[in-house]
Amino acid sequence: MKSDLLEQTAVSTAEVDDQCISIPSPFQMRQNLPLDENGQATVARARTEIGDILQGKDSERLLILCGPCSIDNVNSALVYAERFARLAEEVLDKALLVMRTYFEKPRSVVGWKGLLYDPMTEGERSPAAGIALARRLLARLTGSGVSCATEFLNPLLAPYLEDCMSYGSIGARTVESQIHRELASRLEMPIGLKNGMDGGLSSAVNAVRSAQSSHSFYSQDLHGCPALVSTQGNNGAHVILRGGSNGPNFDSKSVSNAVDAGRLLGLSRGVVVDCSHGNSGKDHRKQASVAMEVLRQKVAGQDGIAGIMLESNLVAGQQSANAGPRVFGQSITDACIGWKDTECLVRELAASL
Ligand SMILES: O=C[C@H](O)[C@H](O)COP(=O)(O)O
Ligand SMILES: C=C(OP(=O)(O)O)C(=O)O
Repeated sequence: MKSDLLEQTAVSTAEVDDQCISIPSPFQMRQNLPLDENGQATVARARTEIGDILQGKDSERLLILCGPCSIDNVNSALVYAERFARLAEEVLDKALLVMRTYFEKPRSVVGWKGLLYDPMTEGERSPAAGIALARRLLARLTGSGVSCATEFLNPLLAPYLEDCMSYGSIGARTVESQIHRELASRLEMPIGLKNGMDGGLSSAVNAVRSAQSSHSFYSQDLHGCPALVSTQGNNGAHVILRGGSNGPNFDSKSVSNAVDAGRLLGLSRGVVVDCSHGNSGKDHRKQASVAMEVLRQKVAGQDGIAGIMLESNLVAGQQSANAGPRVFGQSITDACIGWKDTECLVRELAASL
């Protein structure tokens, strides 16, 4: 019995060794690709400003999390960011624009898992190159004043990018995971916790409660060594309504239920509405009407709404990642609204506030 076990262990260790590629630690990556002073200031300022919106200290402005479903091409992300920065400046008094820079994608089954895994979209062969590319892009964006948001999916990857992010989310597929709730409680930025895949509110509310709490949990330090981490809890944890298999949840009753649940947890403006995903039935053309309905509720007096999320890219729609030459600036994951429509929508939202 004992020798069998040893034999099996020896075999599996050999397999693991064959299948492992060492990558630099988060500490090394941060040292090699640091944020400059402007970048650090952008991150810090946006974290505070988002926190002020969530706590109701800034009751004037709407948080707008807007950008590609996923970053698959850094050049198109740079072009997008340039336009985004101009728009953000234009609507500054009415809205705080934070760019979606999503480098990991949770898949319903399988598919491209994001730039961190497969930076050239040609197979998962050089993941560390993806991390370095993402950091380079984030250093450029934050250095030029664009604040960034992402979904934190693999907890081991968070330390590679979290210092560049002003806002984070935990997605519908992982919001019930204790490991992700612990991560959310550690992260030093506002974190939106999405409702689960069925569209029910309770998974998000339970996740907010957990993320607000202190935890001790097993993780790694910045050098990649196993570590027991202690957290104080995240007071910027809040709900993102994204709809689900039971239908959308951006109607006034669903929003007010979420606002009330948030208030019981001490959040005065604790709700962000994702206008895409389950709230648009993944039809990008519906995002604008979802956003306008949320705005209507806000203008009618629903002051618990902190913000909205939009999936937007240079070119509207979606294309396959593997079907020949690609359209520059069009999503290879979920369909997005195009830049012209994004600009019109954000201007319209700002004008109505
Ligand atoms: O936001 C992106 C997608 O909705 C998510 O990654 C799931 O995509 P999939 O259902 O195509 O795998
Ligand atoms: C995957 C995402 O969202 P959700 O978790 O709501 O599906 C996303 O926002 O990219």
